[in-house]
Amino acid sequence: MNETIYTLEQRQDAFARLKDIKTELAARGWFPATSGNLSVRVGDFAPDRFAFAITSSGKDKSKHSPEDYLIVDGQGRPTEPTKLKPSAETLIHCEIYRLTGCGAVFHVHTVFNNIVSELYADRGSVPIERVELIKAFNIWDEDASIEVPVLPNYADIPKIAALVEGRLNPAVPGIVLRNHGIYAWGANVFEAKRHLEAFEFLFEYVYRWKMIQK
Ligand SMILES: CSCCC(=O)C(=O)COP(=O)(O)O
Ligand SMILES: [Zn+2]
Repeated sequence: MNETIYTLEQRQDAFARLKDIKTELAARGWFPATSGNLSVRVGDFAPDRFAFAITSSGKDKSKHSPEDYLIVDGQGRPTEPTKLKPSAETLIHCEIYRLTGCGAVFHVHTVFNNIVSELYADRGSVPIERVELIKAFNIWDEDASIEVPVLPNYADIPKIAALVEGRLNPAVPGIVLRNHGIYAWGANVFEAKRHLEAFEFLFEYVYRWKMIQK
């Protein structure tokens, strides 16, 4: 990126919003063992030209430090000279922004998202049927059903990122990596958080419902 496409104020605002959401999600225990990463877009969006603030790699997300966030471009490269490393999973965020034009992407590892991804790995998606909270995704049909894509958890992140375009369903703002965690996104922090909370509720429902069917 040759030219900065965000202002200093937008940069600081994005870092502040990441700090707030990180604090909230950490309080739920959604970042065990330094897992998880969060990003918020800064400035305008075009599929070939955008930037976002993202968590630095390997940090304890329940703590705060001046080294928690940096800005990267649409290819995941830092836009400013820095010794910080962006999240190891930055390229997945890049693909989600490029394909959806969204404003925020949140990734967490939880026991329920891991278990349901494993339960439905062979199917390739987690089915969720007739639960009211599907409406959190702005799907208002009575008795709606959705399928949340499950992608393989390759060690090679670019290999996962390359699969995102073929699996992402624009009506369903989330993808799950098998036995790894969920990426949920939205137009802004408020919507991405609502989507993430809905997925986690629904995954717990799917798991518990399956257990009582046995
Ligand atoms: C210790 S969890 C393994 C890496 C991971 O899946 C994750 O979400 C955190 O990686 P990051 O580089 O964003 O800290
Ligand atoms: Zn992860």
